[in-house]
This record gives sequence, structure tokens and C-alpha cells, in this order.
Amino acid sequence: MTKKVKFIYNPAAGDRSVIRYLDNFFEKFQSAGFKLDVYRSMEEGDFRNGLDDLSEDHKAIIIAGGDGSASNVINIMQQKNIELPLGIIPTGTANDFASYIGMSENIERSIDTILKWKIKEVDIGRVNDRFFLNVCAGGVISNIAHRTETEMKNRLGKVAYYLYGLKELTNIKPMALKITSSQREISGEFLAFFIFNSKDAGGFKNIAQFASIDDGLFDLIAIKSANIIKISSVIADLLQGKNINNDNIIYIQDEYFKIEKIGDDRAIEHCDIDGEKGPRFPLEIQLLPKAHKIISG
Ligand SMILES: Nc1ncnc2c1ncn2[C@@H]1O[C@H](COP(=O)(O)OP(=O)(O)OP(=O)(O)O)[C@@H](O)[C@H]1O
Repeated sequence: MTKKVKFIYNPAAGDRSVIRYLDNFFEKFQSAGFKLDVYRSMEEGDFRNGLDDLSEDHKAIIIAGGDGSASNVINIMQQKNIELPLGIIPTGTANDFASYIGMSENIERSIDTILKWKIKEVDIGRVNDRFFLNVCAGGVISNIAHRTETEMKNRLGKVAYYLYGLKELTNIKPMALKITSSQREISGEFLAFFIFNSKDAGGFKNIAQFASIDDGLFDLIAIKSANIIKISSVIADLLQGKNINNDNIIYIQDEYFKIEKIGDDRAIEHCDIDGEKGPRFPLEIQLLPKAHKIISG
């Protein structure tokens, strides 16, 4: 039987470097005895077509792209009950999830890692009808990722997130939320919330210090509304992965959260999923333990 891998690439991700490496992909996979079945994502949102013609010969799906591409592919695989392992070649901007699972941003090295074929079962999340991999977030701070223009992200890379973040902090507007977990209910004004599956987001490492991809739990971090001078140093500590013990930070581990807006605040209608626009509020977020196979480093 032919050993095939479905290889999907997003030519627009990151600095578009994936295009320069296509010959490497063919060379390495063919030398390892695989036939590459290639699909180029043609435009925004075009990953579904790439997963339409899978057969028994396919042994894995490989996506070359950033967090958004990997998240879109996971979403479609879950919806279509495709149980193949997913390999991620990190060619995006932040690449939070791929680097968390040990994939190198050196593309040749990450191909070698995939060819070692270490399969791991990881938890994934579902928010309303959308599956996600890394983080579900809401609020002004999390808006940074999807409101930063793709072109600007590609040109400036991670710096774009920081610059946009600083600009946003000056006109910050808190939102009134009710956060319900299976054990607690908290209502109040928040600047942002993040429901982590891994530990990293927006290119920042170890934000959710106690998180793990296969522990059956999400880690929620919610930032309460507070004096902007005081809170900006807390946020800076958070982004640097420092130990946060502050009354304005809520940290809860749970497998289920419901997040509702209180009142009719129109400023934020959608959450953010893995750096892309996600479903509308109210949000029901459920963890699916060890629900997906990935190829890890
Ligand atoms: N051919 C294409 N042209 C433009 N956009 C595309 C194309 N194919 C896919 N997309 C879109 O690109 C977005 C995903 O980009 P992705 O997140 O992978 O890269 P990134 O933003 O550079 O990286 P990261 O999320 O890791 O910072 C998705 O919204 C997807 O629909």
C-alpha cells in the first residue's frame, strides 16, 4: 500500500517562507518512503477542500502554516471525524501551539521531527460549534491578534503584536462578564480572559504556568478591570511567564466554562480562537480529553 501524507500549506502565513522550502518537503518525505499529496490553500478559509479526498492510504495530515492554519485544520478534522495524526510545520508568525509541542521554527528540523513520527494524544477545546487547539480569548488585549493586519504581521512579525498592544492599552474598555466554571461563578468587569489549552499565546511563553496539553483541564486567566498603571505591570509580568499572585488576576483550572456578557456591550461581540476571529458570545467552552493525535517533538 502506498504511504501517503496529505500536505496542506498556507502560502500567506508568516513571512511566506514556506514557498522556498517546498522542494525540501518533497525531497525529505519521498526519501522517507512517503508520497506527498499536496494541497495549496488558495484563499482565506480554504482548508476544507484539501481534506475532501482522503483515502485509506493517507497516514497523516501535515499543515504548514501558523496557529490559525493549524486551528482551522483541526476544526475541520474534528467535524469530519478524521482520526489521522496532524503534523504542524510552523511557518506562521507566532506559532504558539507548534513550538509548545516541540516543533522547531527551523523548517528543515521540523520536517525531520515529523519524520520521527512521535504520536501524542492531546486535549482540544470546543467553543460553541468551533474546535480549537491552543487558546480561546476575549477582551481588548486578546483583540490584538486578530485586529493586527495580516500584512503588518507578516512585515513586522511579533513586533506588530506588541505595538498594537500598546496602542490598545491606552483606549482600553473593560467588559462586564459572568464566568461560570463547573465549580465557581464570578461576575465583574474584565479587561480580558484567556482559556488556555497549552501555556503560550501571542508569541509569549509560559503565560498559563500550570497548563498542560494532556491534563484534561483548561487554565483560565482573567484580568480584572483596575487602575491602568497598576495593571500594566501585572500584565507585563504575566506575559513574561512570571509567577502571578495578584488580586486582579483570576486563575482557574476546569474542563468547562461558560462566559456570558452582562448587559448589552457591543464593543466585543466575538471571542478569539487561536489568534483568529471565533464564535459570538455567549460562549460554552468544553474540553475534549485526548481527542486528537498530533505528531510532536
Ligand atoms: N492563500 C491564502 N491567502 C491568504 N490567506 C490565507 C490563504 N490560505 C489561508 N489563509 C488564511 O490565513 C490565516 C491563517 O494564517 P496563520 O494563522 O496560519 O498565519 P499567521 O497569522 O502568520 O501565524 P500565527 O497565527 O501563528 O501568528 C487563516 O485565516 C486562513 O484562512
